[in-house]
Amino acid sequence: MAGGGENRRGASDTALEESLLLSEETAAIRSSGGKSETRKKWEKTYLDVLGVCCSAEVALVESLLARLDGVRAVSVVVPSRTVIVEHDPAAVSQSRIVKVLNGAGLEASVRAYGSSGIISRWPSPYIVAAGALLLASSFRWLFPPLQWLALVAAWAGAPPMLLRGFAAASRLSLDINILMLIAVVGAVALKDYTEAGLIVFLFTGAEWLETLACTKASAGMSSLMSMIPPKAVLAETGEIVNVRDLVVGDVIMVRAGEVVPVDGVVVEGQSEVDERSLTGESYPVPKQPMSEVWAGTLNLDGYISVRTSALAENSTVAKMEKLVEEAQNSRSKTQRLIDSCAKYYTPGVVVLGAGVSVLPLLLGAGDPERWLRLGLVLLVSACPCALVLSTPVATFCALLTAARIGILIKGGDILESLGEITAVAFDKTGTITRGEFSIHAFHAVGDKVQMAHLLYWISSIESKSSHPMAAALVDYGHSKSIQPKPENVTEFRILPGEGVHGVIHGRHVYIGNKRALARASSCHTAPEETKTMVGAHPKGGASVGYVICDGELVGVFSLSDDCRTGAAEAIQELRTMGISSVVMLTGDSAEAAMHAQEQLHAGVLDEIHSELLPADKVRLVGALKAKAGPTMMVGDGINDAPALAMADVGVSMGISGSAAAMETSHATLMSSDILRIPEAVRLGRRVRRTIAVNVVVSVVVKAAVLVLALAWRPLLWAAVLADVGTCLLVVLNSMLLLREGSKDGKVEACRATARSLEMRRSAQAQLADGAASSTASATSTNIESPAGGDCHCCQNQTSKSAEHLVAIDIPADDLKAASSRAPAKSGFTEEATGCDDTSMLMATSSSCASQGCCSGQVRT
Ligand SMILES: Nc1ncnc2c1ncn2[C@@H]1O[C@H](COP(=O)(O)OP(=O)(O)OP(=O)(O)O)[C@@H](O)[C@H]1O
Ligand SMILES: [Mg+2]
Ligand SMILES: [Zn+2]
Repeated sequence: MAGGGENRRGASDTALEESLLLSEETAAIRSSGGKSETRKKWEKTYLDVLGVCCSAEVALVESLLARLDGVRAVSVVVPSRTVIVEHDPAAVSQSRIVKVLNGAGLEASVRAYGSSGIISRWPSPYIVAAGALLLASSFRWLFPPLQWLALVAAWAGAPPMLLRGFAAASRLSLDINILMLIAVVGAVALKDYTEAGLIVFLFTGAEWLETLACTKASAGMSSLMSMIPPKAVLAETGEIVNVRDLVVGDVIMVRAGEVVPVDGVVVEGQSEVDERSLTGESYPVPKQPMSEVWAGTLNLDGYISVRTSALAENSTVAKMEKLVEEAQNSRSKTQRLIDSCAKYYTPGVVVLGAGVSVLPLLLGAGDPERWLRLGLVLLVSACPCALVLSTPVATFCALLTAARIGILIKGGDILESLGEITAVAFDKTGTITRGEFSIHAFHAVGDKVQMAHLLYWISSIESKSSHPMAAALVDYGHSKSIQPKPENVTEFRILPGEGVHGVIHGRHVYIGNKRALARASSCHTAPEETKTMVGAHPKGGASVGYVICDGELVGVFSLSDDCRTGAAEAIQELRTMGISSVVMLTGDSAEAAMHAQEQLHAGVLDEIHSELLPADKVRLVGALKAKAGPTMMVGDGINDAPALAMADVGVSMGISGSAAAMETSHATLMSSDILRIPEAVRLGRRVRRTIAVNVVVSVVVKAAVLVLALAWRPLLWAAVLADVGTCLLVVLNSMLLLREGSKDGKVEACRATARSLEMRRSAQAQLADGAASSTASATSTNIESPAGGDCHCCQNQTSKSAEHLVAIDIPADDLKAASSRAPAKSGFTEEATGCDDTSMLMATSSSCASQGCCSGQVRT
């Protein structure tokens, strides 16, 4: 077996093995060849458990499974009736788990790999029998003995309730099944057999309907969970292996139509990949050698071989799954409140019910039957089922919708906070702008250092940095045939808000902005000569960088990047949604910040703060919170991480953004589509509305039944119907959240264009990248976008010589004035103007019209 295969057994590569050991047990299994090692191998089993209705059953499921040896963790997702068990299959098998759950009447079954969940679409025989018998008994006016059939109906439908009730009672807990059973017994005692049958039928029937309604939610969840194929094919040997047994560095093959099984980098071949499962956007993304691919994405055409860059359980999609699971288990503020109320409500009403039916009997008050009925109605109404479900089902559905459109939200709480947002702060580089810099000028200062040396130092040091500017500088080096040697760099340090430092061949080199210049050299302002060197670029708004070697300024360069497609529309949309302040916080220069604002004139920012250190961003987010209320911060860099944590909702951009930002943020945009930001806020608002409606409905209906019972007649069946009916209503109302929000046609058209442009741009950049690194002779490193923007049909980012406002904090009025002076152009018309521009960006030969950007067609 060749290299990759040996690695996989891991015996030879101890360093690799060590790093893997850190990350989980599977490494242990691999190093042992999967045999002799006695360490446990945890596996996750997904079960459909139809009997999970209220949160009352959650505790039951947990206590049943916790008793089993070899079960490490249990999580119950009520809305989709899913139980996720992490267990050691050697100690406790799947079938044993199922048996234990079914012993308590929970109707559990293992979800088949890749199945859409919930299996039984048909009502159980118990329900059918109860229904049929009840129907037959309604003919008792023809033949009176038929009334006994109602009693038989109650008897026939009760077994599942009995099992569950018994399981709950044996844990000394009171659940809805017990309450309903008491009501049935009461009805029988009152000789009202129809009522008894009706209670059983309504209760079990409604539960079934609820399950049916949950099928959709459940399907959404499992589609998220089972995107990854279980097997992978090693490229060199063609051997089929378990995805779990792959190690970092293995090369696997992915053929057309297959799903990529692990995160990695393409080493060979070309194809287009649909990343919809991660980003929520379905369109082909071109891949060639050096491109990153992610597990769970679909290889549309062409053959690629991929060098894995993460273990299966550490892949982005696995992390995503984990987050979604955790999010479903985390409780939101509203839910905690409701749960704590329900804790007192149920026993309270049960005691009241018992009192109402027994006390009048003891005191000899008139009509004991009426009191008994009233007590039973109270008992049945004691189930706060609908109220308890009102929040988790809504957040569950919303989380799924969010995940589907490429927004990963780390909990129900955050979803609710999203709906409260009144202020938004954007980072500039990599958030509002693309983070793909192009270098306008690069000069050596003085004659001490040769250009080639300078470039070699810079690209070696910068290849250790993940800053967007670093990538541009490394590319620039490549274009001048300079190969970076990061291994020669020592004492590498990131200076937040300033730049980077490294020692190469004994020389201390600083690369960064004027702060770095001031720190590293004796000059506190840039010498005049450098100003003429980097000059004023015709496009304006460039950032200037300095290279300082051993305390002396040796190089100066200028670079800039452009706003993302859709950034202006996103800001505009936030405004129309009533977000009171939208601000920009950037570590970059004031000129660069103004350059971004000029491109954004359709979406005016209230404030622009530039040249900020990470701590300044935190301070400003704090100030915004105090001034404008709940604040959202959107950012991508390490320098944004503290501010993201400080904000009420911190949103990190993209899977390619910095890991620190993703870690500290409360939500992550899987794609770089900034238009998802207003969408997320809208979703948050919808969730809040849905929850409010759910709570009101469940409280009002219960209250109405009680009032009716007190004022008029205590109808048992009406109480049961109200209980299960509201549960159903709450579920159905929440399911509306599974639909994506109503789409604004214009925004969608724009997004469609943005997608195709963005995609071609990155394809082009990657091609240029690949070319530069493989031949080291390409002349262009960055693809300049024509006319400072994109296809004019959906973008109005034409470059213009706008006024230079270089104050650090610019009052909103000035900005608005500035933008109103800029020629106004309607957002996105359907004219074909300027479409030729796009053709420059196209990696493939497809014509502009086929992109649908000018004809207004939306690609889906
Ligand atoms: N690796 C680097 N190489 C060169 N200059 C750098 C590097 N990192 C940072 N700088 C300089 O420091 C400045 C501040 O960087 P910082 O990361 O705080 O903000 P930014 O990424 O430019 O902007 P934003 O905060 O909007 O994302 C940059 O504008 C740049 O001039
Ligand atoms: Mg940034
Ligand atoms: Zn209930």
